[in-house]
Amino acid sequence: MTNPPSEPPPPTVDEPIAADTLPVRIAAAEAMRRLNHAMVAHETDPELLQRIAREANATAAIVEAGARRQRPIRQMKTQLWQTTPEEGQRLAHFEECMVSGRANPMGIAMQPRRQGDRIVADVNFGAAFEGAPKRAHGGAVAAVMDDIMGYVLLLTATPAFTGRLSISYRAPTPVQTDLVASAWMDRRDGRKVFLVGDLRTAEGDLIAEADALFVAIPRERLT
Ligand SMILES: CCCCCCCC(=O)SCCNC(=O)CCNC(=O)[C@H](O)C(C)(C)COP(=O)(O)OP(=O)(O)OC[C@H]1O[C@@H](n2cnc3c(N)ncnc32)[C@H](O)[C@@H]1OP(=O)(O)O
Repeated sequence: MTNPPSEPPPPTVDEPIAADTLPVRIAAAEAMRRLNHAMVAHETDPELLQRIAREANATAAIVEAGARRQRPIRQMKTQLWQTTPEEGQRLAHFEECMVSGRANPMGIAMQPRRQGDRIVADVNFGAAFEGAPKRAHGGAVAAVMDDIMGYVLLLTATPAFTGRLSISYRAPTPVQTDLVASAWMDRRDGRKVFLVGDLRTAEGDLIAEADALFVAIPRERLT
């Protein structure tokens, strides 16, 4: 007995998002994030929820039939560390990042920029990031602080991974509210890079403080 011929594996695309498709990927991701937060924040008829499930599953099946995408490591190994961000420049280490990527359909979509020797970011936790009632989930706050600290490394072209991250939650983090995250380098000791940061309301009131140890990695070890 012979086995039936198996389906050929789908091809894999190992390229960053092409510049000409980035705007539509961002637009689709924005629309999906809006829907995600709307579903959590609003009453919805069961019929509409059934329609959402049907249409989302049908759309997912079409998307899944396309070539698989794989994030290319060479972009992180090389391009990311080659130029120092300019003052005020909007930053994105990759557009599908779950914290700061505009093209991630379930991300936080934080918007970081350089401000002197700091990174500053506008962040607004949508309804789907709620943990305790009316408060953003503490893990989402930690993710924001981890990611914004990563951007500080771009200022000194230092590839590094988070070794330790500590968060002090000083006040509730409101959802659906414009907030400001900041991070900067405290000191460096060989490969150990010590970073600090905070999350504040738009009025400047402290919400959370963060400190972290990032361990610098030679580029050839980035895998
Ligand atoms: C622009 C980019 C944005 C990126 C933002 C997002 C950042 C992330 O989320 S990164 C992902 C999360 N982190 C990870 O996946 C890291 C996982 N861990 C690892 O890969 C390794 O353990 C790693 C790289 C941290 C350290 O490994 P290694 O290179 O072998 O370090 P090693 O030689 O053991 O230690 C070097 C020094 O750092 C210290 N160290 C290493 N790891 C830690 C740790 N986890 N905690 C405290 N200290 C540590 C060691 O004690 C040593 O100190 P000393 O020189 O004084 O003896």
